[in-house]
Amino acid sequence: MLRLASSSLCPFCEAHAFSKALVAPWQHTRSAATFQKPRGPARMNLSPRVAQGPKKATPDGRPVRKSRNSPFNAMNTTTVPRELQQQAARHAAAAEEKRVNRHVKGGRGRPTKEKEPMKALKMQRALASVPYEKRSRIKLELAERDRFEEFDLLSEIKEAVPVQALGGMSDIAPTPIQRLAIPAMLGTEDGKRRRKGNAAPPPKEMKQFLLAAETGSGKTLAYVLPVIDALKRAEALEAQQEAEAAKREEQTKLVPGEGNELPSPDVNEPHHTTGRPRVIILVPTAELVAQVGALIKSISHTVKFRAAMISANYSSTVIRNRLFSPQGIDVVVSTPHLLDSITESDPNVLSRVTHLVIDEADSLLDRSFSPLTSSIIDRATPSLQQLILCSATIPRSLDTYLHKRYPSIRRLTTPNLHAIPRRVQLSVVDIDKIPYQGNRDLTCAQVIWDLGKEQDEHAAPGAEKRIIVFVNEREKADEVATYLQSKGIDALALSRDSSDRASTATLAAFTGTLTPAQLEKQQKDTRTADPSTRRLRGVKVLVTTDIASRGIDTTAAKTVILYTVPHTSIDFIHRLGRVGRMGRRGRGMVLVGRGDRKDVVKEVREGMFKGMALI
Ligand SMILES: Nc1ncnc2c1ncn2[C@@H]1O[C@H](COP(=O)(O)OP(=O)(O)OP(=O)(O)O)[C@@H](O)[C@H]1O
Repeated sequence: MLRLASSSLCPFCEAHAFSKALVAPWQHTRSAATFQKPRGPARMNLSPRVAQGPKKATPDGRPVRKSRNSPFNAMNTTTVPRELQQQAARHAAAAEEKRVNRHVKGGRGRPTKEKEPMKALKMQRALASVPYEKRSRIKLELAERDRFEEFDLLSEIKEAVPVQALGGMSDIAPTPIQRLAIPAMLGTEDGKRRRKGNAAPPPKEMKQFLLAAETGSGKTLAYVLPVIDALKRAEALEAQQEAEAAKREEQTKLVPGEGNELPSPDVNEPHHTTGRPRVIILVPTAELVAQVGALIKSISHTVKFRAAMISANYSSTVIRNRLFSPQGIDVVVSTPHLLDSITESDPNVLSRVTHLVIDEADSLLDRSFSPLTSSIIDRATPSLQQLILCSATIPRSLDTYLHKRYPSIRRLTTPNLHAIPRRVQLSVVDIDKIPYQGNRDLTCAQVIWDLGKEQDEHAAPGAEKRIIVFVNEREKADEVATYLQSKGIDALALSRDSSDRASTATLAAFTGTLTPAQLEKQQKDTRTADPSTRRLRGVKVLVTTDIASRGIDTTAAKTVILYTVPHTSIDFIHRLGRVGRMGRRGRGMVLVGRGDRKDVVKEVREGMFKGMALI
C-alpha cells in the first residue's frame, strides 16, 4: 500500500518534512532517526539495507530461515541439499506407487487415462505369448553355438551347407532357430556327440517338436539338415543289418545242387523304398513345394538320396513316376491335399515314414486344412520317430490345439518370435489426403511411381526393383494389377485363381530364381519397350494375396505395399516378413483410409520401432 504525502510533514512519523513524495509504509517501521530526507524530485525509496545481504540472525540470535517456497531459493547454489534430495525421492516413489496401483486389479486410485500397450492388438487376441524371461534365457543359450561345425551332423551334410544349400556363401553361421533346433532334433543338446559307426537304434517313442522363429530366419534348413542326417544314418543302419543278415546266410549256406539254394535276386524288381518314403514334408502351396523341393534337391547332389516334389503343378503321370520310381524314394515334398488323395488309394505310402514335417503349421493345422493334415499325421504315427511342426507365428488357436493334442511337444522358440525386425521400416500413406481423396488404386499407383523414381544408390546398373502389393481378397488381385498396368506399371497378379505355370514364372522373378535365359529375355523386353508410352521402367510389381505371404523366400523384393490394412497381427508378420529377410533391409508401406484400423497400424509401427513382439 502506498500513500501520497501531500503535506510538508510526513503523515506517519511526522519527523521530517517533504511534499509530493511517495513514501512506503515499511519505511515507518523504523525509528524516525534512521530516516533520510529524500533529495530532489519524488522517487521510490530503496531499502537502506540493500547492500548488506540477507540477515544471518534474528535480533534474538536465532538463524534466519530461508523460505523453502521462494522461486529464488535455488539460485546460486551448486549442490542440492540432502533434505531436498530425500523429498524428491519420496515424491518419485509415491508417484510410481500410484501408477502401479492404477494398473493392478482392484488397486486404489481413479481409473487410468494412461495408454495400455497394444490395446487394439490385444482386442484381436491373435498370437500366443512367449514370456520375455524365456526369450532372454534362450538368447544366452544360443550365444554358445555359433558354427555349423559344432553340430553332430554327418560330415557330408556339413559340407553341403555352404556349397549346395546356401549357394556358395562364405562366412556362414547358423541362425538362432538353427542353433536351437539342430542339436535338439539330433538329441545332442548336452554337447555330447553320438556314437561313431552310424548304428543308432531308433528311439522308442515319437518325439514332437515345434520350431517357431521369425520370418526369413532359415527355418527350412533348421529342420532339413537333422532330418536328412537321420535318413542317412537309418540307411546306413539298414545296410549294416542287411550285411549281417547276408553274412549269417553265408554261414548257413546250403550245399548247391541239392535243390535248396536261395533264389537269385530279380533285377527287375522295384527298389524296396518305391512309393514308401522315409521323410515327408508337407507345405500349404504348390509354390512352396517347388521352393522347399529345390533346396532338398540341391543338398541331394552331394549327400546322396532320392527326393521328389509333387504338387498340382505336375501332371498325374509325372507324380506317379516320381513317387513310384523303381529306383526308390527317400524324401517327398507335397501339399496335404495331394498326399491325402494319393494315400487314400495307396495307404502304403505312409507305412515307412519316420520323419513327418508340417511346415507353415499354423496354416496346415487351422480349421480349413486341419482335418486333412491331422488324418495324415494319424496314419503315419505307427512308424513315426519325429513329428516336426514349423511356423513363424503361433496363433492362440494353434497353441490351444497343441496343448490338447500334443501336450508334450517341445517348443523351440527364438527370442525374436512374433517381432517384425527393426530393419523393416513401415510408413503409412493416408489415402484420404490430397491428391488421392480416398482413391486407393490411385494412391497405390502413385506410391509405386514415387518408389520407381527414387534413386537407389546400391542397386546394380540395370537392376529392377521388385515390389509386392498385398490385397486381402483374391478377386482384388487381378483388379489392382489391371489398374496398375493401365498406369504404365509392369504389374502381375498372383492368387489361387492364377494358372499354375503363370504363378511359377511370376514368382521366379521375386525369389531370384530366374534362369539366365529368362533374365536375358526380361532385359530385352525392357530395352525394346515402346518409348512413346508412359511406362515406369525398372520396376516389377506382384499383386497377390496370402498365397505369397507364407514361406515364399522373396529375397529379391525390398518393398511391400499393404493395399489394405491386414486383418490380424499374424498377417502383418507374414506379409511384412517378405522383406528384411536374413539380415536384409526392407520397407513396408500401408495404405490407410477412413474406416481402416489406424489404431492397429499405429501399434504395429510402435512395436516394430521398439523391436517388441506383436500380440
Ligand atoms: N545360416 C544361414 N546363413 C545365411 N543364410 C541362410 C542361412 N540359413 C538360411 N539362409 C537363407 O535365408 C533365407 C530364408 O530362409 P527360409 O526360407 O528357410 O526362412 P523361413 O524362416 O522359413 O522364412 P518364412 O517364415 O518366411 O517361411 C533363404 O534364402 C536361405 O537360403
